[in-house]
Amino acid sequence: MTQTGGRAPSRLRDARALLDHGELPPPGTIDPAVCRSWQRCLAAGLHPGSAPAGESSRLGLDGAIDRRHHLLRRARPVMEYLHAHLRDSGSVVLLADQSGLVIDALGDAAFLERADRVALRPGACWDETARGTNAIGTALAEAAPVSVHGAEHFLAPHRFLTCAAAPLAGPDGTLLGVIDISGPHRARPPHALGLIAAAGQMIERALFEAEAAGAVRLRLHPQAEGLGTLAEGLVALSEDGTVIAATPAGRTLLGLCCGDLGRARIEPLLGLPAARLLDQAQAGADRPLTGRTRAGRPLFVRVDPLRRHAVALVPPRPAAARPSRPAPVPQPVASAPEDALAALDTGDARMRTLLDRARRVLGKPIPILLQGESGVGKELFATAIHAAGPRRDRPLVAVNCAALPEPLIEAELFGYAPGAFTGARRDGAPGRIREADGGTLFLDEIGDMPLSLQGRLLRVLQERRVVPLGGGKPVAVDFALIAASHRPLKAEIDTGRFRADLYYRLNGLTLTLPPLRERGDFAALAARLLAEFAPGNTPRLAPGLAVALARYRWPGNLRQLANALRFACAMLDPGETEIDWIHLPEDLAEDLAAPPPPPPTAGLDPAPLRVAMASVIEHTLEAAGGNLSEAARRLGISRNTLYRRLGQRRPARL
Ligand SMILES: Nc1ncnc2c1ncn2[C@@H]1O[C@H](COP(=O)(O)OP(=O)(O)OP(=O)(O)O)[C@@H](O)[C@H]1O
Repeated sequence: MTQTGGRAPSRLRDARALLDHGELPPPGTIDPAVCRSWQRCLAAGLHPGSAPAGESSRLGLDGAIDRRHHLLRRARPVMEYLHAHLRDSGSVVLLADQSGLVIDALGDAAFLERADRVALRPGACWDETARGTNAIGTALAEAAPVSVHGAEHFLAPHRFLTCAAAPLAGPDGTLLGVIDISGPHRARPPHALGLIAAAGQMIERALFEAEAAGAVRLRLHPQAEGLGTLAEGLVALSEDGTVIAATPAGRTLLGLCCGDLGRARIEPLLGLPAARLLDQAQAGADRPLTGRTRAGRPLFVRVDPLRRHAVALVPPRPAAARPSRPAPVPQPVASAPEDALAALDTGDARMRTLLDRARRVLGKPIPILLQGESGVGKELFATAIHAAGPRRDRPLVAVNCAALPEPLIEAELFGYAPGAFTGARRDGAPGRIREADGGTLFLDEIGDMPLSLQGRLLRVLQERRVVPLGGGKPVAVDFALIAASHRPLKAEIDTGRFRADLYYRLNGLTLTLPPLRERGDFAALAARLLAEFAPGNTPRLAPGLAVALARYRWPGNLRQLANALRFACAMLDPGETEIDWIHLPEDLAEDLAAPPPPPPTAGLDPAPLRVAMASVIEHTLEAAGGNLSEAARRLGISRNTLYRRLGQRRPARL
């Protein structure tokens, strides 16, 4: 990390004079990172008087937004938080991709206008070769947080700016982009570099939390007290103890480089057996373990309890009784890349993990429980599991337990003997469970099954025999079982609405499908649906609308998205190829136009940034000798804002 603030302005003036003649200042005159950047700029043939370049086309910007949709989603709440706190300093908060192309901006309207004149806005590329030394481009080139102030900018038109930026790496170590604060150099927010570095860490943690949700996750720090703070390193392990993902802090603590991810084993890095870490994850124990780095330094480790959907690591034993009649022998599934499950992979990391887990139990007697909000695609997922498995040529029998009137469920599921009840068919009915023999039984909305029937279903699942209503001999059945519910069944047990023994019979592998707002593949999903609804002449989303849709909370999930896009396709005039606001269902357009909920959004803990902000204010106040007006001036915020931050009421007179 570099800090340029302490260097005398006269030294910088002298250094600039040399630069104007194509020469570099002597070492130690200016910040080393800035000096290296000037050197790169000169080597690239730039001159301080050169005109800035690097504008992207609308199409290029849309493509970058699509590609970095996942990053945008995780970065937005942090950007909004930074913006809310720096509002009075006249700064803009920018997000750029790994090429330096700005893909999102939030800022003070007056400064945005000024910033626009130097292309500090989405669609402009700020890599060093296009715009000389600047925080975005230099942070990318240095792969470290940097601040670039006033005349440290290489090109003359940028010298009115002060900027700080931090690079953002994904959990697999890939450089994804940069977060930046830029403003007029006279209102330089102190500690901007520390703030932006903390903001960058928050985004990297949010990316990690989202992408490594199903893995065994470790939190590391050299001191036990450091666990749970922004300074801890995060590491994800596969079931065999391989390090598959890590935040930059996690990699540093373990002494790994990006290329080691997916290869390095945790045991020699931490001096702790992988099995012990996995046990700890399954037991949900909170006590930190003490490991040792390869260099022999102690490292405290807290293992996150495994999420429910990660139970596949230790699948329970299959159902006890074997069918008395030989079942059609399930064939091993060729793990063809293009199976029915692969069709559901549109690029979301969490979905990919779930699909992979589902694939591993295909053909095995392990019941699958699908959980997730309404409309996330549980039924579609169940259909794909069946179609990808060895029973694909046998029936898939779906029963919606919420849609059947209670008195009929029993007959529908278990069948009935001839004349079992008034209105019954003369020759009886086999029931849905027997219809699924040899294939897959899909019990949708199982959480809505009346308690009185849950015991009977449990018996069938244990014994794999059905006794029809009204008597008759038990009939052996063999089926793969998939159940689904939007109700969290674990919680339903606590409220007494669901039998615990049935739950444990159903959840051999629980897969919790993510809500649409948490998926990172919005653009791909939307494109796929549009292609489905308008094959041949597939429309695209207008760029502004695409961004608004991607940020929407989608309470109805994929069902709502599919309906909205189907409607929009129908609203297009012949020959029209772009879907815009006017094509949307009215209620959705109204929702989209409503102001966003206040940041930060769910899943992201703003506490570390709040602490960083409080510490910045505290230091500035101290440096200003307790003078609030002076502190506000130095912070580049209004006195009112400072009072708000301090939680004080404004005195009658200053
Ligand atoms: N991967 C997908 N790609 C495209 N469309 C999808 C996808 N998943 C779901 N959908 C759309 O969302 C609709 C709802 O999906 P589905 O019925 O599988 O959800 P669900 O989670 O079972 O909902 P509920 O809990 O309300 O029963 C589908 O009809 C389909 O239009």
